[in-house]
Amino acid sequence: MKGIQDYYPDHFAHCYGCGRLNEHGHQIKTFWEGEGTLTRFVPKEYHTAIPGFVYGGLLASLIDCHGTGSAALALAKAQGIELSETNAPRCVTASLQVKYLKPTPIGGEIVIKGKIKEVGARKVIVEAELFANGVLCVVGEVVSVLVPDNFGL
Ligand SMILES: CCCCCCCCCCCCCCCC(=O)SCCNC(=O)CCNC(=O)[C@H](O)C(C)(C)COP(=O)(O)OP(=O)(O)OC[C@H]1O[C@@H](n2cnc3c(N)ncnc32)[C@H](O)[C@@H]1OP(=O)(O)O
Repeated sequence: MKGIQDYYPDHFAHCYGCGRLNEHGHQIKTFWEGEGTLTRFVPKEYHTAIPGFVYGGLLASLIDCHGTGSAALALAKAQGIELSETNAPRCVTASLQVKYLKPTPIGGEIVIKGKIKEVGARKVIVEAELFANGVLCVVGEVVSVLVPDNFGL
């Protein structure tokens, strides 16, 4: 099954967290699940913070790209865009907030669930909950903005 990231235009598909064309990156995939969004990821042993637990920077990165992916899904839905080939809207992160509630164990699948809190013409706010073995370990909020034509200039 394709994630929203499979529909990004090629020149927007190199992100370390979610770019399908970045062979060194995490290549996460984000989908609708009911009214919410879903991303799954299995950390490797080398993603260690304290032995046995996942590095927090990786968890922030997963929430970041889950947020931009969820934002793209929400914008596509709000704007009536039928996803095909590489026509997905592309967002960048304006703000990322992360709270680590519990250490996140390595050794299983991480599930990130997203809730679309606000959708505007360009800005989307997504709340994220990150679970390991069914236990809520991290929560976050991502403000994403549709990439402006003059991005980085
Ligand atoms: C030919 C090939 C060329 C390719 C070339 C492009 C490549 C594109 C690749 C993308 C790849 C993605 C990668 C994935 C995720 C990352 O990792 S992205 C990397 C980290 N993020 C960044 O580098 C973003 C840096 N920041 C920026 O570029 C600009 O500040 C932004 C975020 C685009 C916003 O600038 P802007 O479009 O001028 O926004 P602006 O109109 O002022 O505000 C729009 C709305 O956002 C809100 N907002 C703006 N900033 C913030 C903020 N920091 N906090 C909260 N709200 C904010 C505003 O209040 C406003 O809200 P509303 O009034 O609509 O309610």
